[in-house]
Formats: sequence, structure tokens, C-alpha cells
Amino acid sequence: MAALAQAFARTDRPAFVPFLVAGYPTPEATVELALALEEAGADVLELGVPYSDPLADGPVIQTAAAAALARGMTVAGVFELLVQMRRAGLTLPVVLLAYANTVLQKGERAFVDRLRASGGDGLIVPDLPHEEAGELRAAAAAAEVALVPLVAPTSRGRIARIVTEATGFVYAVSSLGVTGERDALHPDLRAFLADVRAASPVPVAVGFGLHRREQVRAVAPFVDGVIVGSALVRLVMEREDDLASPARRGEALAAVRRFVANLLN
Ligand SMILES: O=P(O)(O)OC[C@@H](O)[C@@H](O)c1c[nH]c2ccccc12
Repeated sequence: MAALAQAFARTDRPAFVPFLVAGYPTPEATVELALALEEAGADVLELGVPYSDPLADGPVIQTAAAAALARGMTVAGVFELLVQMRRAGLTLPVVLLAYANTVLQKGERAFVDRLRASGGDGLIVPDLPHEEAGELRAAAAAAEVALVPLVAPTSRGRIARIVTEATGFVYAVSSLGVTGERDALHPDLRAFLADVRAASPVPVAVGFGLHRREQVRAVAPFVDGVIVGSALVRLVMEREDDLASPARRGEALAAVRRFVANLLN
């Protein structure tokens, strides 16, 4: 958790937290993408465990997750991928995003122990309500895995209760609905972020809908981190064939680095 705290301590801009689907377009390409993102300035990696029924995900991430599953990605495979990322020299903190079923099937304790042992730093379970997360919270604390809660503009009355027990950071959902690029963010976003920040003992990162540099700039003064998923996964999808081919991967990875540079500068 110290690694996460450090990742959010930068003062020049909010921490950049890109999201990748583990195993998409291939396991090898995911490792290369993670390294390219770190090189381009990513501070934390959010790594999604592909799931067959991703109810919080929009079409881009759904499609990528379905492709990863069809190509054989498994939960054990995701942990193995994490090990390979560390072996390849990835140093930034990695936070896994897994739906509740994936975690419960393995058992909370076993899941977070395995995550820690594989080199993971934190866990986000988007469909596990705060009220039902007690056991996972205890297991995560024992394993020194940060448990990152999500708060949405609709959780207004419950924000304080949810974030008090947050470790690592808090994920503030910028707009309602599913993941995906959006031009208009929630009209009360600033007030919402101020509320979350005031109540949170840990840094606050905002995600959902962000895909343009102007949006990142607009939210920057009000947050400690920005999360970008679908826009990046869309780029990966456009370059899928190149990324899957070791001979043609270099140029596609360069495009990913340019995308990050453009978002952050
Ligand atoms: O894709 P977007 O709109 O940039 O939002 C980030 C998001 O993709 C990532 O954090 C995420 C992927 N799957 C999720 C499921 C629930 C909550 C969050 C997520």
C-alpha cells in the first residue's frame, strides 16, 4: 500500500491510471502494453480480469473482455500475467479489477493472498456493495492488498461511510451508467469530487468517460488521479493485429505512448 500512496503523491499533475483488459489482445501484448504505459508516465495500472457478464462495462471493454476469454484467459492466467509483468520489469503498482463472482468463487482470502503473491497491490470489485465487503476487507487488510471502493454521484448520502474504510485510493465514478468515453460528464461533478475528497482518508481518482486531454485538465484540480479505460482499450482494439504480432508491435506501442503523452500534456 506504500507503493500506491507514493504513486499518488506527485504534485505536477494527477496520477495517471490507465486500464487494460488482461489477456487482450494477447497475454504477451498485455505485458508489453503495461511496460509502454509505465514508460509513457502511467503511475498505477488498473488491470481488468475478463468476465463473461461485465454489467458495469460498456461495449468497448465488453468486446475486449469477450475476446480475451475466447482466447483462453482465466483467473489463474491473470495472476500468471501479473507475475510476468513483474518479471519483465514493471514497477508501478497494479490494482486488479475483478467482478464479485470471480473473487467469491476462489474465496476472499485465497484471492487476495494470490494477488499479493503475484505482485498485485490492490483490488477493485465494482459489484460488491460496501455493506457486503466486510470479509473481503479483512482478508485484504491481512494480505496488505488495498481495497479500493467505488463511489458514484448517486451514493451522495453514503459517501462518508464508504470511503472511511478505503485503502489505497477511492474510485470516484464521474458519470452514471457503464464505462465508455463520454463528452458530457456529470453536471455536479465538482461538488461530488469535493465531497468525496473531504471525506476520504486516501487519494481520490476519477474515472468513467474520460477520453480527451481537455477533460483531464478540467478535472485535474479536483482529484489526485485520473482513470482512463475505454479510450485506451479502443486504441488497443484498433491496433489489435499489430499488437498481437511481435514483429509489428513496436509501432503500435509507440502509438499507445503518444496517446498517453497527448492526454497528459
Ligand atoms: O472506460 P472508461 O469510461 O474510461 O472508465 C474507466 C473504466 O474502464 C475502468 O476503470 C473499468 C473497467 N471496467 C470497470 C468496471 C467497473 C468500474 C470501472 C471499470
